[in-house]
This record gives sequence, C-alpha cells and structure tokens, in this order.
Amino acid sequence: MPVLPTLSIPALDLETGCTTRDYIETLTKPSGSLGRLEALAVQLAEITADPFPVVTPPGVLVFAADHGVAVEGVSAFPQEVTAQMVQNFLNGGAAINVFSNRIGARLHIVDIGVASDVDGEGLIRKKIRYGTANFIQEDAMTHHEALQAVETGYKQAEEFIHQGIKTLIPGEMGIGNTTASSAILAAISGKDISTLIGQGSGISREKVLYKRQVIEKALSERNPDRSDPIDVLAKLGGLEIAGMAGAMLAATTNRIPILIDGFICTTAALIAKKISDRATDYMMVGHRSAETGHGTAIQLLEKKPLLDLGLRLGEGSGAAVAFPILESASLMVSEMATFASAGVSNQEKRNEPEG
Ligand SMILES: O=C(O)c1ccc[n+]([C@@H]2O[C@H](COP(=O)([O-])O)[C@@H](O)[C@H]2O)c1
Ligand SMILES: Cc1cc2nc[nH]c2cc1C
Repeated sequence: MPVLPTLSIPALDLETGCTTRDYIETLTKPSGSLGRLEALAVQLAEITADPFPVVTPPGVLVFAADHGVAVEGVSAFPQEVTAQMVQNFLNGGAAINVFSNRIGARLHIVDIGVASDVDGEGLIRKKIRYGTANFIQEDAMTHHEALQAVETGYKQAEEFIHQGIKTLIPGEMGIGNTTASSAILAAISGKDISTLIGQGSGISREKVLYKRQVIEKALSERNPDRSDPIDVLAKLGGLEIAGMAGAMLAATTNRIPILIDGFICTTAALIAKKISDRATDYMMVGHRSAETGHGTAIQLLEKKPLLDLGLRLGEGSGAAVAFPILESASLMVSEMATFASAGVSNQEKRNEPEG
C-alpha cells in the first residue's frame, strides 16, 4: 500500500520535553553548562516521547544509485565507481564501515539504482532502474519511479526500525549526485546557482563552472515544479536522494531521531520537508560539509550543524562521526547524578554586598 497519501507525522511531545528540561536542571552541574547537549537532550525527548531518550543502537542506511548526467563529465570519477564502492561497503573497507563499527551501528546497503548489476552478501537489492537518464536531455525518471524510490526508502527504514534501531543515519553513494543535489536545491529554493555548487568529489574550478552550465541548462529544459517534490525528483533525480527522503519520513512516523549527513543527505532532507513540513522536527544535522552549497542547504533546513570538520565524503560518514554527541546528550540525562542523589549543594553562591 502506498505510504505517502496516508503519511501522518506525530507532533513533537513538548510536555515530555519540558519534563526533561526540568530534570536537567537537577543534575550535578551549573545550569546550562552542558550547552547544546542540553537542547539536544530536550529535542530527543520531544521526538521519542521518552524523558530518558535512548539513541542506541544507531542504524546507517546507505542508498546507492547512478546519475545519467555523469556522462557530461561533472564528476572527478567515472560512473563505475558507484558499483565498486558498493562492493567496498559489502567488504567492510569504506569509511562508513569503520565509523559504523566505532559507534556500534548496524549498517545496511541498498542498491536502489546502480547502473550495473551488483551483488554480494548483505546487499539489499531494490533497484528501480539502471541509473537515471541524463537530465540535460530528458527527465531523470518517471513520476512513478520517483514515487517508488521514496516508498522503497520508507519501507527499508521501517524494517530497520522494526529490527530495533533507535537513530537513523541516512547515507548515499552515487557518482554525479552533487550535480543532481545542486540542481534540486536551485529548483526548490530559487537561489542563485553559484551559492549552491561545489567541487563534489574533487573537480577543478573550471569544471565547477561547466557543472554550473549543465545545471542551468537542465533547469531551463526540465522546468521542475518547485511546489511538487516528486516532480523535482522525477525531473532531476536521483533514486538514492528519493530513497533517503522516504527513509527519513519513516523515521518521523516512528518517532526515531534522524542524524543528517552532508550535502546530498541535506538535499534529501529538504525534499522530505517539502513532502511534510513537520519532518524537520525529527532531524539533527551531524556536520557541515566542505561542499560549497551545504551551508545554504542547512540554512534552508533551519538547522545548526554539530561539527565542522571539512568532511565531504558522504556515505553517512559525517553523521556517524557526530553520533557520539547525540549519545552524550542521551547519557547525560540517564546516567548523571542529581544534586539530591549525590549530596551536592545546589545553591548559587551569592556575593553579599560589602559593608
Ligand atoms: O556528503 C557530502 O557533503 C559530499 C560532498 C561531495 C561529494 N560527496 C560524495 O561524492 C559523490 C558525488 O560527487 P560527484 O562529484 O560525483 O558529484 C557521492 O558518492 C557523494 O557521496 C559527498
Ligand atoms: C572513492 C569514492 C568514495 C565515495 N564515497 C562516497 N562517495 C564517494 C565517491 C568516491 C569517488
């Protein structure tokens, strides 16, 4: 049964958030001294409706797909790297494998649209088509395929959640997907394209200018309807971006916090926001990517990143690196002693006026 027509995202549980906020005031520390961790803990309580929110184990869900626009030479790498990296994920050798292990995350890899046949133990095979079409020449995919990709992402995340994950980290792999992401951001924001494009996997300055021309041509040829996120996905791609947006929506309906990764993941988050404004209540942004447009994308999402380490890898890697911050916020609430339980005086020291 299609999920989008009946999508119902619960409102944040503000009352539980208040309970947690008041409880944090009783912990053995000066009021407000754990800064953003305190705000994070309150947001987690509002999301989960649990005054002692639990965020472990996290689940990393990486969607892999190809982009027809890669033939225009907009990436520093050839298209076959998408399939090769999927094998690397399955073999455990990619950054996201290492960082997932570090945080005790479960990791699932979904082929939602790689341009060649890929297989391997553990791969979730949900290929909707062999890559998108080149959006300079024709729509990246049909409206039906875009919807199918969102629904596939939704179902994969829901299954993961039923298996017990408590935080969703969506990730992606797709040569050419920074071009699709910049095009989507330009389409939905109406902002100047120059603030939204960058070096992606490492192209030269000259190539960034060419990438800009490709996107401008595509936008004028395709003319996506910015009020319709499925039309934007269908015209510009990509299958992994649609999959991530669907996965995020599944997390929201199940009261699961979402830790957003870099540029492409944030673009998917903005698509999810277009589908339902409430979706962003459930999101935190793990890091600010070095990709030029990411700052603007985060602003459009109205979020503040947790880290700024100059990363620009994708795969969910930056969010995985940021996850211990979320865990610290959660453990602060569940494991710290209160002033009463520890027998620590809880009176502000007043400086009496002299004389
Ligand atoms: O997450 C990011 O901020 C990010 C920024 C630049 C590149 N990437 C990754 O690099 C690939 C896309 O780069 P490109 O140049 O092929 O468009 C794709 O597999 C992404 O996961 C990811
Ligand atoms: C090698 C490589 C690894 C990646 N991981 C995510 N995107 C990537 C792009 C490239 C090129």
